[in-house]
Amino acid sequence: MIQGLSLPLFVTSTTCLLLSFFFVLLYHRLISRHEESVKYYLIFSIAALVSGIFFGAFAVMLNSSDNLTYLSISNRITVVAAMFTAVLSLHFYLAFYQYEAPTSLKWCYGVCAAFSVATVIPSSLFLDNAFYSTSTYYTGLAFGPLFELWGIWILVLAVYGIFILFKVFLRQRKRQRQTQEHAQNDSDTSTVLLLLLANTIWMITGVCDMLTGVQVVDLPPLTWIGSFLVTSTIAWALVLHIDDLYEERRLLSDRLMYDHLTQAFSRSYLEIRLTEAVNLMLRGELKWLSVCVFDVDNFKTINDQYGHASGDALLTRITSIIKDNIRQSDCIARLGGDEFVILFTDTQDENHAPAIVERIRVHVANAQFGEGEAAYNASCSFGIVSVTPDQLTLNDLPNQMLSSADEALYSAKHKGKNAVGIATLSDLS
Ligand SMILES: Nc1nc2c(ncn2[C@@H]2O[C@H](COP(=O)(O)OP(=O)(O)OP(=O)(O)O)[C@@H](O)[C@H]2O)c(=O)[nH]1
Repeated sequence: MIQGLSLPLFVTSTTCLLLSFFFVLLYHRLISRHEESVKYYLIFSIAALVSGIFFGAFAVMLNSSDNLTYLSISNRITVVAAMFTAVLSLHFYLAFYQYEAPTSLKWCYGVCAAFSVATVIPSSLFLDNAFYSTSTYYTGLAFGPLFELWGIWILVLAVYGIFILFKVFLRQRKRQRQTQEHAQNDSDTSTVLLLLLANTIWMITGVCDMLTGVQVVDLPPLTWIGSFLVTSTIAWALVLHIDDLYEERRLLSDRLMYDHLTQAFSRSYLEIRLTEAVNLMLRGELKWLSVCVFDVDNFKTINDQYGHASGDALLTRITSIIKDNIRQSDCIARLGGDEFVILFTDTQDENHAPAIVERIRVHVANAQFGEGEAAYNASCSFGIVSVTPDQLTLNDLPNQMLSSADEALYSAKHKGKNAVGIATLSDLS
């Protein structure tokens, strides 16, 4: 008959083994596919595996009150596994929160190894091969003074873990005060607080089990509750960490894709889109492709007269005017300074893109920029070139289109600015 008390232990054991399997796969994926330095995923995976063994062995132990061999083996396994779960959690905190793993960690592993050896040798000083009624709820092996020392050792590990987490909490609180990134740090400190709470519960349940062991209190086994809480909280911290990794990637690709000031696309993204458009044309999926280069007229004077911030605002406003006048499938990118490019994909004929650009030119020229006394008008000059599939034989078409549109822009500037210059197809050959 299976002891009812052992059922949650079987469940938590299975959960931990699954967590271990899942995080080792994740670790492998993150280092091989994304080259992330995430050793702590592996440490946690081992910790979850050892925890799973601990819960499983404890469950067997609860069901072995009439079989000394099973009791002896399972009891010894719980002793070793509980100890390594504690030291691996400690190792995890040091790695995850980037604390230099001190030499004391090696000593911790060393002491755990020494106690592990002691469990293998049957000795009344540590664990005897004899029944010992721990409480009315379960039976363990008779133990000696070395076992009490082991109990104190586990407590030392637990206190050390809490100490590290407390230092991490103080460090993050200090950083939070120093930086403006409140949202990010708030979530960081709440995870550490959660870990602190779980570890404290683990320690309290551990002390309760020790008191049960020496028959001071009569309680069912409780350590597993604290231990499982710690394992689940670490798993949760790692899930949040995956969120952070994803967010970092997103910010990085945003930085590569967008111009920070105007939210137009970046030069590198334009190059990708232009090459893509040429490839589409090669496959016969585009009939016309037009590129328009433009810059703000007398931008230097505007900057000098109304200030750099006003110049920045002008660039942002012009970008949004363009966005309002082009299709989502087209693209506006900032090359740098006051120079931009609009890429029109799949226009209907050679007059289509120039007509849209003319509309944009008028829109910008009629708009008012700045505010109140400092309100002013501005204009842009544009250069356009359009190609059809016939021009695809030309070498380095994307760059040729850009330099041709650039020449058309400068001819518009020379003709008095606030104008649209058009490069003819033959200019490209
Ligand atoms: N406000 C602001 N100014 C910038 C930025 N990047 C470049 N500039 C300034 O933009 C000005 C560019 O001027 P140019 O395009 O060379 O000359 P221009 O006065 O526009 O003259 P034309 O092009 O001949 O009409 C320079 O004074 C740069 O310092 C920016 O991000 N913000």
